[in-house]
Amino acid sequence: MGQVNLFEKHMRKLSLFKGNREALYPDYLPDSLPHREKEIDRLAEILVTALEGNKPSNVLIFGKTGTGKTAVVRYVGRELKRAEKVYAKKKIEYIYLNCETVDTPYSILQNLGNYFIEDWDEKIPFTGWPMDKVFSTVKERIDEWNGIVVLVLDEIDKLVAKSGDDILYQLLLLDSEMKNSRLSVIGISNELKFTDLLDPRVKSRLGQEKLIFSPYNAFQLQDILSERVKIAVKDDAVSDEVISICAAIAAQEHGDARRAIDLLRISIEIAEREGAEKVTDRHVYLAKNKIEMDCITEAIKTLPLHSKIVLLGIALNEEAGNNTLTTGELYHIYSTLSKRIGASPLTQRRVSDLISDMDMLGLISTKVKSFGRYGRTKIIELALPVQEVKKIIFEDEFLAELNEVKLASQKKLFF
Ligand SMILES: Nc1ncnc2c1ncn2[C@@H]1O[C@H](COP(=O)(O)OP(=O)(O)OP(=O)(O)O)[C@@H](O)[C@H]1O
Repeated sequence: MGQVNLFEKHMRKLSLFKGNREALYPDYLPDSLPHREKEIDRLAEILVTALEGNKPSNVLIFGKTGTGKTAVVRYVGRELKRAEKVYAKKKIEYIYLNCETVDTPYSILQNLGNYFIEDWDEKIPFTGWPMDKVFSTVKERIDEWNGIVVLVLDEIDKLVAKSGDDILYQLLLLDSEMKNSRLSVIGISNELKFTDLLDPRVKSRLGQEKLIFSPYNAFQLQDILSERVKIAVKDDAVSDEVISICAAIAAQEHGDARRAIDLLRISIEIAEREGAEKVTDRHVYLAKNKIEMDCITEAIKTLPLHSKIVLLGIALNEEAGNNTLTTGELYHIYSTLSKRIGASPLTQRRVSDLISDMDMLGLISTKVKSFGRYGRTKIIELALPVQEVKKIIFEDEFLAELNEVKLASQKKLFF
């Protein structure tokens, strides 16, 4: 027998994807966006002004996550740049910034300005300049360039929540103070209500045009998935039935196209790993489970320390084989564990809040159960298997020393 290479067992026996696996990743921008024709057309109608050499109206786009806001804006931007070559009376720059990463007034202006500064020595540094110097440099450079700038601020609500609306006011001012160039802003937000946080003048000037994207229904998601499947997956590997299950699941969960696409891709990957020739509904349910588990794992990792201690208390109780746990007992376990790592325990009331928060996040479930004349008590259970939960909790260096702690059936802690 020849020596088996480490990678051989991991090699896919059968790939269900055609060459273009990227078509099932969220960043892929397809050539058409089914069920967003109206929104695309409306945005093009607004932005055509840029081709005529004038400033388009500012636009605010609202819609829940995965409703195609970013995809539509990127799509229209791509088309605008194509049209620029043929029709534009002035130069056009279409700039996309995501305010989740570019999240301060300084960095917005710095990123914007540096598009118009070619010489590396003259670029605006990441930090250090006074704001008025950044503002005047950006204004000067864009004005010298002499064209129309369309600035997309994705997740603009996060920017405003973090830094207020001053930067939006500055961008509007920048536009009004330039002589040769113009600047339009397209803001994208998941939150309809974020404009309540804006100064009325900023609000009315920024929201000259508003577009609202509604969630997709199951039929629309089917069309979106079918298009992607044609590009990315081998013929017959994914049936219409599988597509409709993925679409139905994602439609139930807020009509999110990203969720539908992820679900389908993970189903295909699971089928591939099994060596299956086709994706079946079983693969879709396994994928659904995997995504839910991954979400829970991620949520546990990012919990504050004291919530993790409470969660560990619940895990130890389950591990000891106890099938009930009252909030009072849990508080006792929690306090002991906290003291053990040198943290002062929170009040019982705060801990009750932490338990409710974790219940809401779906990390635990709490049920009130009646025990006849013994009264009622709360049963607290984990959403993931105990060992999984413990593994994630002990990744936290502050809690690693509790690794050996066990709970006896009488809910007494043993170290
Ligand atoms: N109509 C559509 N046709 C094809 N793909 C789509 C369509 N709508 C959305 N998608 C795809 O779904 C994924 C999510 O879409 P997108 O990022 O545009 O959503 P979003 O509304 O900007 O969400 P978020 O607010 O979370 O950023 C992307 O991969 C996108 O290409």
